Amino acid sequence: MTCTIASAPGKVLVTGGYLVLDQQYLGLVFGTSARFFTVIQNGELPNTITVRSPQFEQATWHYEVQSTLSNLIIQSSADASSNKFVETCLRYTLKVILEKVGAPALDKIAQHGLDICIVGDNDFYSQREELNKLGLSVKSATARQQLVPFCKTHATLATVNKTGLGSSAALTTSLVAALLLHLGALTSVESPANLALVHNVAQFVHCYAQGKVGSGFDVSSAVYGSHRYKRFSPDLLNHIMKEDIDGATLCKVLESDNHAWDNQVDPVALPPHFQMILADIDAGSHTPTLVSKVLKWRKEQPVEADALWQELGSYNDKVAEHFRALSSLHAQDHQAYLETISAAKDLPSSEWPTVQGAGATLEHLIQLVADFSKVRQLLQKMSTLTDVPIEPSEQTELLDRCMAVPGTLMAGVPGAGGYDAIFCVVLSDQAKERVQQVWEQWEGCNISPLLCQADSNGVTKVDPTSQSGVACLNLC
Ligand SMILES: Nc1ncnc2c1ncn2[C@@H]1O[C@H](COP(=O)(O)OP(=O)(O)OP(=O)(O)O)[C@@H](O)[C@H]1O
Ligand SMILES: C[C@@](O)(CCOP(=O)(O)O)CC(=O)O
Repeated sequence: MTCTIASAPGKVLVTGGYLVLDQQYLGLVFGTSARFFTVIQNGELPNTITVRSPQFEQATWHYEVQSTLSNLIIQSSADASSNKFVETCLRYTLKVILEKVGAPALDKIAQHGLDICIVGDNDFYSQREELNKLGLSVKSATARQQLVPFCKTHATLATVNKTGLGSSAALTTSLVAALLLHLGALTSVESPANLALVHNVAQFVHCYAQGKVGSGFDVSSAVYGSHRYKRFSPDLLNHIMKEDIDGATLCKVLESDNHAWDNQVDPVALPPHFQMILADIDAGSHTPTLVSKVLKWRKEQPVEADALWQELGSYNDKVAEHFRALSSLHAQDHQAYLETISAAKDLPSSEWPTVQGAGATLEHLIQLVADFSKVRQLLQKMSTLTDVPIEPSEQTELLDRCMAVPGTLMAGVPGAGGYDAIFCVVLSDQAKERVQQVWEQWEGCNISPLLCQADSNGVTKVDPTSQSGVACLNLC
């Protein structure tokens, strides 16, 4: 039996929300240990692709494929629901495959069809229904640990509550990679050229399905994991987002050697002994509304906006520079680095300046706290000026409370902000537990801790006999 599995991570945009929409500013994005998996096997009906998402209700979709040497028609059946991201993935990735490998690549589909199964880590969805069903508290991290992997959401994809980890980008990237691998357009996703092809196709599909060209940081981190991200020129995709785009033109733009792709990926990781923790907030915000209001204000107040964007951009850069410097300090002298972390992890950051015999590591920790606090002040200013709740006052109170916990370095709202989620960066397991206690006891809003961590790995081909391969095959 031929079976292909590809996997891609979720994302947390730590700095660069809104600014990263401009090529001039960089985003700092971390991949997560929470991942999507796409499993492709032979199907049962010739010329038919069946896609299933077993965690959801009404989540089986059928597509009939008609291919000629030069064209490919994908017809979706009248299923109980449709799935724009899946359908767009199939339509355009198969067009690229037909162009690159030729019709024989599609013989597999002609003979047996394809059976595709998609699963996403529990952290992509709020899981409130399953936790309630099991009589477990949504506020406790230990309760979430009791959920079986890829558990049922008791919802449809239209009604499920998502946690902001970028399910559509991780799904798109894992499905694009799995199709390219399964149908012979790629044999691995390790080389820069192969990653670039997966990236370019996934960006196109994601933008097309979304109906607009966004910054693409979410697809970029699903492909490359944690990095500093500079977006691609939107014009690259704007002119090919047409339903009847021909395969040759599409392939020419999306090829890995097309130098018009001007996105930049500069890998970065959390410095050693830093841990990122995340929580889902029950309230939720509609990101497209936040973005359109902020951009409208920026157009109306260009001078004030540019000054704010530049100042915020410079503090965002400083945060990334501290991360890099701290990782180098660890590489140079891990003993001195560890001693500083040990001294800092039991004190609130406000007391770090009192630590005796301070070296470069402590200087960077103190400055990181100061510079990230400036980032938050500027986001609060952006909230006031635009009248958009990017870091709403309720979140400010909660984040300040997290910052008071000994060993906490950063507490902020990821991405577009609002009432969706928060993240903290801490220096020890004890700090993590104490922050989670603050969340559990918080009365302002319902906070549900996620289990995933920052993880720098991007898209991967998964061995079906590995632990995660077997876990998804059991479900599919
Ligand atoms: N497990 C899944 N199986 C199939 N499709 C999925 C799955 N999870 C997400 N999707 C697709 O992604 C869409 C959600 O995309 P949308 O852009 O609304 O969310 P998002 O911005 O990625 O959300 P979040 O960042 O909160 O995860 C769904 O409607 C569906 O098309
Ligand atoms: C506001 C924005 O810069 C980030 C949105 O991030 P998130 O989906 O809230 O994690 C939009 C974008 O970059 O596409």
